[in-house]
Amino acid sequence: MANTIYIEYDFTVSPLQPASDILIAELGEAGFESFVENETGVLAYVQKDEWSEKCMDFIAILKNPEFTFEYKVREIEQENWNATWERNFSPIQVGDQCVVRAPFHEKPEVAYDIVIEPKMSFGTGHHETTHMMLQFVLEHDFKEKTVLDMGSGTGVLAILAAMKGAKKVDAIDIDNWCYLNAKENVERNGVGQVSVFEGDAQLLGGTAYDIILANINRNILLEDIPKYVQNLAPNGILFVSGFYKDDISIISEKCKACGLKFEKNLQRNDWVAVKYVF
Ligand SMILES: C[S@@+](CC[C@H](N)C(=O)[O-])C[C@H]1O[C@@H](n2cnc3c(N)ncnc32)[C@H](O)[C@@H]1O
Repeated sequence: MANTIYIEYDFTVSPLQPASDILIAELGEAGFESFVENETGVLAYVQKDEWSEKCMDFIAILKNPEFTFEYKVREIEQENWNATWERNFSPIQVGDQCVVRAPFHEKPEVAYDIVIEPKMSFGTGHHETTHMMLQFVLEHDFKEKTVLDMGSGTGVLAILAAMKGAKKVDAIDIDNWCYLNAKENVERNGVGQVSVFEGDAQLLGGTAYDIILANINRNILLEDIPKYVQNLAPNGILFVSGFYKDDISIISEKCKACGLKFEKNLQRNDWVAVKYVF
């Protein structure tokens, strides 16, 4: 099978924060699929055959008068991604018990050692939203729980939930590449109680999950929270992220209309993760 061709934009931004976060959020909306943050800015990727259709408008983003953005563009084949990612990825420590790392990093002495090869999928712990969702998973009791990880990316949240004793974890992602990558990562971490599916909230039907994790984005959450809640057990917990602090009120309203109560939120830079309970 031919390798997929991606377009890589290598952005140099100033100041690094919050310009990198703004760029990632805007490019995500424009259709870019994957991002790597580095010391000078952001590498952003989009599949070549979807590029012209999805991303024609993104240049407007670069006209923000408060930041400077410069970029270089090149085509890369999927197999070259490994080189890019090995160059940019360092282990991430979450709390004192959890490290997310690549197979080529040294094994740390922690309770939860998660080995991820993200390739083109989102979810290494570098992004604020992943970091906070991992923090929530670390803080909560997952023993014998049934769990849904919606928008699972690399599968990192599902893997930690399983390591913390969940008895069944369903990980769902709409993107074929994430689906394949999460399956690989689940196998690599030996967490047999995680099943990975390709799709979205339409796949849900019947399971009453004790805990649902959904780190996606504001608009998908606003649309799909009612479907998640239909699949949440009495006394269940919903953890969501993928949006900014200014969006907490609109997400909370949607949750309230579905019978959920706001319990707490975490914040890193302007990103938040929120816990709701039934
Ligand atoms: C922000 S990433 C989160 C990945 C990972 N869970 C983490 O915390 O790092 C969002 C993921 O949601 C997936 N996604 C986007 N829309 C979706 C939808 N409607 N249903 C399921 N997954 C979706 C994307 O492919 C992407 O992998």
